[in-house]
Amino acid sequence: MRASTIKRSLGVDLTTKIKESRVLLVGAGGIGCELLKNLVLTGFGEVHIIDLDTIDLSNLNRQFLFRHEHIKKPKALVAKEVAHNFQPGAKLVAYHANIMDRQFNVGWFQKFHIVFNALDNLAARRHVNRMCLAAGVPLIESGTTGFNGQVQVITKGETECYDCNPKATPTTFPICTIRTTPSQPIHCIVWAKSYLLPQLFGESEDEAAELDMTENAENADEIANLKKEAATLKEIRESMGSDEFSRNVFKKVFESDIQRLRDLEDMWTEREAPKVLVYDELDQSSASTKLPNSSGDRREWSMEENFVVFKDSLDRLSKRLKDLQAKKLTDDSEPSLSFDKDDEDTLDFVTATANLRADTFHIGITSKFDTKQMAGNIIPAIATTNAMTASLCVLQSFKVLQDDISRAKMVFLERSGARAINSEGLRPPQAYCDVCSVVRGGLSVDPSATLEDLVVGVLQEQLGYTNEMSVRTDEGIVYDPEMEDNLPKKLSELGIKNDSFLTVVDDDDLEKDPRVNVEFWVVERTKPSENSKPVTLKTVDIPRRPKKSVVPEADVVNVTNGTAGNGKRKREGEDEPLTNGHIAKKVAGESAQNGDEDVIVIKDDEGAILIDD
Ligand SMILES: Nc1ncnc2c1ncn2[C@@H]1O[C@H](COP(=O)(O)OP(=O)(O)OP(=O)(O)O)[C@@H](O)[C@H]1O
Ligand SMILES: [Zn+2]
Repeated sequence: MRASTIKRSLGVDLTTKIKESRVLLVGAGGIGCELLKNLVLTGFGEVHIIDLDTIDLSNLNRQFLFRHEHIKKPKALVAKEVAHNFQPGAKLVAYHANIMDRQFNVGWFQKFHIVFNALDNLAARRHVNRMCLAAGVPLIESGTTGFNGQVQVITKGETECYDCNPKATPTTFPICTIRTTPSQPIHCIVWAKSYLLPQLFGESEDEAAELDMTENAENADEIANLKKEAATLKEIRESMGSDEFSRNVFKKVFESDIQRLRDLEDMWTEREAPKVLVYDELDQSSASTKLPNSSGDRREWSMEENFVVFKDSLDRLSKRLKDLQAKKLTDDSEPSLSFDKDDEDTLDFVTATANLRADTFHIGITSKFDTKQMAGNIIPAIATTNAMTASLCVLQSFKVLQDDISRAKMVFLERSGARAINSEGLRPPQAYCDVCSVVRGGLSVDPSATLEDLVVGVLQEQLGYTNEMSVRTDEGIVYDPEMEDNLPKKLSELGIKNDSFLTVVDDDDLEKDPRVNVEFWVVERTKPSENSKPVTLKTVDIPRRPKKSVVPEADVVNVTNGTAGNGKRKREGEDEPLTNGHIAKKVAGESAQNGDEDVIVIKDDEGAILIDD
């Protein structure tokens, strides 16, 4: 767009503010690419772009700044170069890095007038939210899932923050369901992807994230069994590369393990016992079966086809691992292969192995296409939703730049309602939010300062805390009345260094009017200060907590991938929200189901599959 046209439509004042602003864009994926293009074309004078990832083939359909020749290059750097051509006058700075790195500290965030989040995971979103609150920089948070999109303006002390509404934590699968009593295709897919594949090709002791490894009584036996099995699998791994390998794997997981399960007769009084698959039988019946080609991705393969794909993918993966091992140079890490939805070999392995297991347990099988959706936790990203969401971010940023937060909105994009775009006013911060309803302050510390200097010298003597309090870092509690042993330790020994965050919680009995939580960020002095105490702070006035009863409890909101994750909230006395906070995509057709249960797969922010059963 020509500068003169922008000036005419936005006015001289806003155009100048836009030109003079320095903004940060976190994430150069689906929304990020669109947003960067919008920002430079709108005339933003300085845009910093950060992304930790490199470009993948599967990004090209919607991350339009990227082309085939950019595959494997850092997203941030390519996005910067390409967008620069749109507006050579703009200053663009790219970082191929994780926004959660310490180098991006509060002081660094303070350089920006606005931060835009275009992320895909909860942890990074939460982190940026907190940094923006600490730095006092407005944040425009955005996300999409399929046809749904969301934009939220967050400003410290004026609006709700990203964490004001609790997010549901992602569900994991109990090991017993995955290992012994699968009842849906997704259970078999998780088994193939998160258990067997890492056992065969991963660093063998890996604990797969999607399996619930908590050692409670129910799980303890299962974990013991699992360990025994892992030992046997290790032996099998040793035959990798020989013709015997796929036979050994098959015989273990579909013959002997299943036979052992069948022998536990009590388990099968209420449900049908699994059936043993016999290697030699399948080997014979599949003698003339060809490997399905890519046109077969959307249909369910026959058992013979699953069998030949199982063997073939194991051969391909074995060869790759052997090659990696042969190339291994001096570094200590063991070469390994892990699941990637865009890696044909691992996807073939997971599809075929999950289907053979599904057959064993009398469960419907899934096509390679559906398996990819489920194992990759994918909800198709829609370029149009990303584009609309990115433009809504820019429109909201105008209100921020004009200091007109009262007109800024929480905006929702949706397909089901009467209107595609709906909005609601921003709410004030939740009084009980642990993230934004805290007081913040800086602590300046000598390199040799101890916890006692902080707890006694500052918190008790200076701020008047009693002994009933705790001090937490991101790693956990470092002080409470039972941890006096820590007092003589240096702060640095407790992991409290430059740019660390510390939260002080007043644990005094609620009736005594405890203080709200205080979050300090630590600035380490390069050398001890001669004139002041080892730990000093800028005095902060710490208010007392409001009485709990007056604040309505926030709803727990389901988190979906890509979305800002706030969902639309409902509070007492409100009508039904216009959109669903819980956006789910049904990815498995009825034919792929066991009985009439629906499998709902959600790509959530932690990368786990949520299942509604
Ligand atoms: N901690 C982080 N620091 C920097 N960038 C991040 C961080 N976490 C995620 N990102 C980036 O945010 C972007 C989110 O974009 P998007 O949701 O389109 O995901 P994608 O990985 O590009 O696509 P898909 O998940 O569909 O393959 C990604 O490019 C990702 O690398
Ligand atoms: Zn909050």
